[in-house]
Amino acid sequence: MALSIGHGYDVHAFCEGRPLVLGGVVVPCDRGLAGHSDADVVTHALMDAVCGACRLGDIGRLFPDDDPAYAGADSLVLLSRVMGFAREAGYELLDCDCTVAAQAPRLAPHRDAMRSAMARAMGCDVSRVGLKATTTERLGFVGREEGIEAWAVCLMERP
Ligand SMILES: Nc1ccn([C@@H]2O[C@H](COP(=O)(O)O)[C@@H](O)[C@H]2O)c(=O)n1
Ligand SMILES: C[C@@]1(CO)OP(=O)(O)OP(=O)(O)OC[C@H]1O
Repeated sequence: MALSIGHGYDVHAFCEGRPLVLGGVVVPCDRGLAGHSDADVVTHALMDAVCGACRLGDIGRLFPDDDPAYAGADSLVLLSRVMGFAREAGYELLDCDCTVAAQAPRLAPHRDAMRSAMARAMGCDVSRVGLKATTTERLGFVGREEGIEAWAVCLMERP
């Protein structure tokens, strides 16, 4: 049995007129995030972590951001496709954990809904998906509420 770890990071800027989608959940907010897809920065970080562990490249390689097929794409659908590629390559998810840095809005009330949504997309039990939120104490671009960033790690097993 071989274990492999993956790490992912993503950032998206706030913009007007879009829903704020994080971990597959629409979080009430007066702004959303800019992007070619739904700009779900948490799910993007998690996808890149899985890509890293399974040596699949990265999400830009799998889902190019100049491909009209991904305009407004639901990132949970992409996450489920990434897990499909991972399973085809012989990997299974053991555990993953995400951190999202957002000065606002408050995300703790949505934590379990995000964990459930991402777990459903990955075809695993919610107990395998961790998620934490933090502010950056008003420091940097996150602290100035210009954008949101997220990190994820995952542990994959190849029997
Ligand atoms: N967007 C956020 C940021 C943080 N939280 C919760 O608040 C706790 C304290 O955050 P600090 O940045 O002050 O350390 C954090 O552990 C989260 O539980 C949140 O819900 N939404
Ligand atoms: C998933 C994709 C698809 O366009 O989403 P984007 O919204 O472009 O987000 P980004 O994290 O900049 O790049 C990843 C892309 O592959």
